[in-house]
Amino acid sequence: MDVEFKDLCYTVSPRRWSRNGLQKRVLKSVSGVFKSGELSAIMGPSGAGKSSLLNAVSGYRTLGVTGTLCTNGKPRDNHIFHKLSCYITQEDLLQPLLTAHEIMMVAAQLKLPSQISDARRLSTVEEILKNLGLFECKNTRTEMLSGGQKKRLSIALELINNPPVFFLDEPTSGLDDVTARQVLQLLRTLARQGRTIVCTIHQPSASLFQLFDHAYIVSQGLCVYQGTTHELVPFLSSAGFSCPTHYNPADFVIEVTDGEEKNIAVLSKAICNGKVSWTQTHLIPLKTQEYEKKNGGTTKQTDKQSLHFETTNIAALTASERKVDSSSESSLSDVHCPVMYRRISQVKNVSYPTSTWFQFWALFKRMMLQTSRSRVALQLQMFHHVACALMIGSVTYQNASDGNEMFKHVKFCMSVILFHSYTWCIAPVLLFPSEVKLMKKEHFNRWYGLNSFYMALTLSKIPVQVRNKNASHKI
Ligand SMILES: Nc1ncnc2c1ncn2[C@@H]1O[C@H](COP(=O)(O)OP(=O)(O)OP(=O)(O)O)[C@@H](O)[C@H]1O
Repeated sequence: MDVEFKDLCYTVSPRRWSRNGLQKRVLKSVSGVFKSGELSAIMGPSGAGKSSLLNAVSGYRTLGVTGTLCTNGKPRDNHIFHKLSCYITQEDLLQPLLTAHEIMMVAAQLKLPSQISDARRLSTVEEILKNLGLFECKNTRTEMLSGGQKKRLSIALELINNPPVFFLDEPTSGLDDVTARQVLQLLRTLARQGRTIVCTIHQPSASLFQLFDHAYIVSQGLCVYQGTTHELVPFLSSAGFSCPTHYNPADFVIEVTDGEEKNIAVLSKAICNGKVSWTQTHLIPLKTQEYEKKNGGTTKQTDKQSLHFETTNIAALTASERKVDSSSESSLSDVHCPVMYRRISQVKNVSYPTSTWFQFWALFKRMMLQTSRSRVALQLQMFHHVACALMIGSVTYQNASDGNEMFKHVKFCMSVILFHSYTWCIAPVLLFPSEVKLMKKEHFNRWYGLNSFYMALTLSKIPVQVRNKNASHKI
């Protein structure tokens, strides 16, 4: 699935209480295309708008975003696109206290249709773990995994339902060069199988940069290059910026564009702010094998003369140049129309692969398993209840032994009721911030709805509350 965007703007509105009431334009009418079968990098200096672009194109951020978004040349239906894409955050948001195999099985329960048998789920999970080199550590708890393993596990979780489009925010951040290379090679393999893989990357080394097929470079919210990675140097030369020999082109382009408004304007104009793409040939995304078969076993090296500045307007590409669309989108109109973004929480008709009750049950089991393994949290809660019981007990000790002292009875009852209702209500509220990032990612990737999550979160705390209350009552 090719993902195209045209005249994409992202504006940040000032907070109501902010003294600086100016709007900030983070993305300034940029256009571009990420093709299937390619590993694409969104690069640029710090604060250039890489994450904002990724979030806007993926739909992870919708507020303040305007422009046209298309998939396979047709206006994008956000409901359908949501089903076909996934977003992997920079942080490795993995459920703590569970093993790699356990979280994969929960993901398989939530992401695969409920009709699928457990045996089939198990075989899918094991196959993915084997393919991603995680089978040996399948019984290791997620917090014990190495950085590279965590990143591969994050990818493995989303691979379960095999979406054709992957968006990854800085997948190599915090990884050493060798591990980063392994992760990018894995993404490249996934792209070669026909997927569209888009990731932001800050400043890759020359060897990592070569692993990408396509680069989209932004600076100060403008597109300064779009095209194949190995054509970046010729493009820069054509615009008057000669990259020294043996210099990393990725470093060079960032040096040229970092804060240099004049250079940014020249490059952005040369690439029409992303409306054109600098390529060797019409790079038609194909699986490696097919591509290599067609080119006699090796990747075809096009000679210098065939290089040309492809001035095709992305929005005007003919339908034949694009891959055949999936049946689900065939009903959409061919007319390009502005996408009306909506907040994800406002999208009413999001459908999930499983029913609300099925989601609730899978999440409830996962949370119960985590609770039972979280000994420190259990001990802390127990301590809290015992300490409160002692405090209330000492304040009211031998008060109101006489039945005439009704107010003292009332005070005691009120303090006990308040303590119980407060601890009962506050547990999910206190826990929510720690869970919210993970929940946001899983909810965005259509694992489950918010109702089932909140129900499971609240009900999974009951056994602990009851146990602690029994203990404090005894005291
Ligand atoms: N919600 C927001 N409110 C205010 N400013 C924002 C918001 N989102 C993004 N920005 C600003 O937009 C600019 C681009 O941010 P973005 O996170 O996209 O940059 P980046 O290229 O990913 O940077 P880095 O590589 O350092 O992560 C920054 O100056 C940032 O401060």
